[in-house]
Parts: sequence; C-alpha cells; structure tokens
Amino acid sequence: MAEAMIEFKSVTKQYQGGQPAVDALTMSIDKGAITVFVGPSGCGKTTSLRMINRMVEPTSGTITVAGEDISQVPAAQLRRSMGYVMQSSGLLPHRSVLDNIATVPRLNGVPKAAARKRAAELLDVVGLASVLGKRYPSQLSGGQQQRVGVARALAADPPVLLMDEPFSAVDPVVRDELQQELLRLQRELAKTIVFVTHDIDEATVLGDKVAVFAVGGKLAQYSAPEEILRAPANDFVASFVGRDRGFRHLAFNPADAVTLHPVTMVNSSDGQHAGRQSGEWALVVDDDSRPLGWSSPRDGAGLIPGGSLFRKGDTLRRALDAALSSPSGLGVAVDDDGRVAGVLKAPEVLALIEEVRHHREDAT
Ligand SMILES: Nc1ncnc2c1ncn2[C@@H]1O[C@H](COP(=O)(O)OP(=O)(O)OP(=O)(O)O)[C@@H](O)[C@H]1O
Repeated sequence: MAEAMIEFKSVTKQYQGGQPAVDALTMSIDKGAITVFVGPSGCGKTTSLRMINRMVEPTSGTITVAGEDISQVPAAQLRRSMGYVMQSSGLLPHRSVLDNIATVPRLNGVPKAAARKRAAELLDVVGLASVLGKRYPSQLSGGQQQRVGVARALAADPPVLLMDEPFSAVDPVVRDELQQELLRLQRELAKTIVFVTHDIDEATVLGDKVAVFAVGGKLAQYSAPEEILRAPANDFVASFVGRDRGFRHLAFNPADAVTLHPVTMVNSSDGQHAGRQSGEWALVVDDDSRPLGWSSPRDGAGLIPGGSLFRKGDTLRRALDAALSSPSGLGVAVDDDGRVAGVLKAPEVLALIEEVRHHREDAT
C-alpha cells in the first residue's frame, strides 16, 4: 500500500452561517503521487486545499502532513515547506522572472546569487528559455506565466505541491502542453501533488487518484481515475463524469495492437498535390517525410490541414481521435522524429475498442 503523506481526519470547515463548505472530510493522500480534487463550483475543493497549508483553518478535525499535526506548525513555516500554484500565476509584477522564482529560497535565507542560479536552472526545468529570466511577468504569455508559477513553487524543493486550478486560464492547446509537462516533471520529481480542478478531463489525465467532491463539501468518490470512469459510485458522480466517459476511458488502454497501413504520399516541394486527380487521398509531406496535411481525391484543392497525430505508445483514445479528426478518415502515425510511420483506420480502431470492452466485461 502507498505511504500516506497528508491525512484529513474528520475535517469540517464552516464559514459564518450556511452549510459546511467541507463536511467531515476523511481521506489519505499518497506520498509521491498526484491527487486531484474535482467537482462542481462551490463544493469545497479550494477550501480543502487551503486547509493543508493553513491558509484556511478547519472548524474541527485534524490534518497531518508526514505524520505531524499541522495545527502545531507555525503557518508561515508550513507554507514555506509547500509549493503553491494558483490560477492567476500570482507573480510579483515589479520583480523579474528570476527574482520571482527565487522568492521563497530568499525568504529561507539562501544568498541572492545562489538563489538566482537555482532559479535559472528551474526555468530550464519548466521548459522556458533563459532569456525570459530577465523579463517582467507582464511581458510573458499566460502559459509562460503559469510555467514560472510552477518553477517558483518548486524553488525551495518542497515535498508537497498544492495547485489550485493552475491551468484553467490558458487556452486548450497550451493547457494540454502544461499538463504533459507536469506529468513529465512529476516522473522525475515524484512530489506529493494535490491539484484542484473543476474539469473531469484534466482530473483523469493528471490524477493517480481522483477525489470527486459533491456540493456541501462531501467526498462522493475517491479512487483511481479509471475506476471513477468505469464504475461511478452514485448518480451524482455518473452525471459529473458525463456522457463522454466511455471516450475518456479509452485513455487508459494502450493502442499497441493497432495496425499501421502504408499510405500514398506526395512531397510538397514538387507541387504534385496541387492538381492531383488520382481518386484517392494522399498525405502531403515535407522533404523529411513529416506530415503537412492531405490532398483530396476530388477537387485538387491543395493542402487540407490534417488531424491529430498518433505516436507509438499512445492510447486508444489518441488513436481514435487521430482517425476521426483526419479529413481522409485515416489517422496519421508518426515515429519519434515526427516522420510518417503509416496510417490507422477508424473501423479497425473501433474493432479494437470493442475487443477491450469484451475483455473488460469478461473480467467483471
Ligand atoms: N472566505 C469565505 N467566507 C465564506 N464562505 C466561503 C469563503 N470561501 C469559500 N466559501 C464558501 O464555501 C463553499 C466552498 O467554496 P470553495 O471555494 O472551497 O469551493 P470550490 O469547490 O473550490 O469552488 P470553485 O471551483 O468555484 O472555486 C462555497 O459555498 C463558498 O461560497
């Protein structure tokens, strides 16, 4: 069994008047894993998160971190031992990016030069160019600011990272990048991360475990994301995970068995795709066989943008998305260098999905 890092023991928070924001919450958060709090607006996710670093004090109950009752740890000391990332990056506008990242180490007494050196390394860790270190937060994009927020939270190398809707203000493409980056980082760092979101998709992508909260601050289900999608504990969870849950569930099945077929390719630089009349879809590629788009069999209209790409090791969800988002109905598979490795066909991906479903039914 996984080791517990944070434990809520019958924790209730009642603000002045009204029903409890968090109601008798008892849960154990695994060390070195990502635990996601998800649920509709107002169900007590942020309040629960903030009780972990004493930004909010419980009305009753106990929270322990690494076995220690946090009500006995001075709040300022506790907060410095945990990284905190929020939706608006919360960066100090008049400090450079490097100085923002160095904030907590400086408070902890690390000399300026050493703190800045570490900050520069962290810029690289979160995938930002070193030139950005001298800029001010307003000179960065929203996605870059969130990366700086993550770097700042990591600066003191805390064992626990609290993240409150950190990616919800950026567009979906950047959000996807940030999620993948967080998973990559976590594979190296193995922090205990508690992540709040109202987006079930984000929860299932990121969470080793997902806690679904219902309004009134009650824990409705707490388990691995796959389990929540496969077997919602009650009607509330079923409706919250929604009608797309079958599609989301595919993200837990590898598509290793999918067949890659050869495809007709034309090189963009010789212009063949412009007036082609061959009666079949052709994939337009650059000189290195990287896909650029499709050439239609019918109108010779030139380059039609392609859909999402499939890579070896991807899931059935990505395979199906690649096939369904492609104008030709053929999903493009690429190798590690981004070169075309073949195409996959939607009916074959669907047949695989059926197989997986049968196996699952047999297993239950
Ligand atoms: N400082 C406060 N004073 C009074 N009530 C509060 C305070 N903070 C939160 N609440 C109430 O507590 C409940 C839970 O709020 P909380 O912010 O924890 O929910 P949430 O799930 O994070 O919601 P959201 O996704 O909208 O941020 C809500 O009803 C909210 O109005």
